[in-house]
Amino acid sequence: MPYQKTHDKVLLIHPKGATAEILLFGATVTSWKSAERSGPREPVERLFVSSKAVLDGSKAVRGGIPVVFPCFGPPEHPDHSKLPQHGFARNEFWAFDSVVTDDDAGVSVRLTLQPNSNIAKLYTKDFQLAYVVTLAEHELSTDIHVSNPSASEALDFQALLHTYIRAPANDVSISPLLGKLYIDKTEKSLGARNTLKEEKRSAVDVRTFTDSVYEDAPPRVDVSWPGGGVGLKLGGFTTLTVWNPQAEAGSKIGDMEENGWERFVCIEPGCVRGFKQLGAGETWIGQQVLVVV
Ligand SMILES: O=P(O)(O)OC[C@H]1O[C@H](O)[C@H](O)[C@@H](O)[C@@H]1O
Repeated sequence: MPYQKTHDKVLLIHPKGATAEILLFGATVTSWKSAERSGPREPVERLFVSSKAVLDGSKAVRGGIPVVFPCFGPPEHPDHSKLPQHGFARNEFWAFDSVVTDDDAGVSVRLTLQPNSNIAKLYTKDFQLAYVVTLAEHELSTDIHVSNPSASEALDFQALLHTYIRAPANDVSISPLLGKLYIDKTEKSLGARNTLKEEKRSAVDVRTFTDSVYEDAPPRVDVSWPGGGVGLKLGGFTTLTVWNPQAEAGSKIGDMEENGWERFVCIEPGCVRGFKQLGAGETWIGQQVLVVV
């Protein structure tokens, strides 16, 4: 059986040993284990989940790959005014829809989220989300599909995959971001936060508190460290956020494990500068493929 489903999660199992676990709560991928391409065949955990993460559906998961929709950060659009930080998608139970593919190359499942009575209290726009998660021997693809089922109204949204890559944070290099413009959300004043900076580093590190939203996401980003690395191939996304709170901000996060910021870097493909607008009946797809390097 290439996948197992329980009341609260879906486990994908690749014949060569890789596995992935998806909580129906938030459609949050909470584990991706894949072996190195050469050397030991033992699958290795590639995502970080805080040991203090709450996994019972009462709070967004601190780690894995939370899905952010329809706003990133505090709401700014009038349609989003009642929403919490990062919207509602990471706080809702998604439905298991179907198995998309199941062959030697990989196993793929589809989860969906539609308006419900919970969401309607906070958000009245019509929308449909589908999330397709595909596990291959050395890759994990996570594709978010946003559809606007309305016959007449446009849908304005932001979307982002908040990917917590398990990595020795103080040793990572992230590239290629040289020359890209970014917003630095660690700046104290609003003026400084709203001023674009130019990335001067060919290899970006997160040794200090980092919360940078790059415009113009590259088609591939590599996170490497001595002895390891993960690549991200991106399609459809326009921005790339790099986040590591370090002790400065991490020590204030209630569900962060002790010194947890030393064990991950968040690489977050998204569409979070301004709003993406979908016309009536349109669909947008954002694709992330995590690759063992
Ligand atoms: O604590 P959360 O709501 O999960 O947000 C965690 C972080 O998410 C993103 O990376 C944002 O850029 C950060 O500003 C934010 O602090």
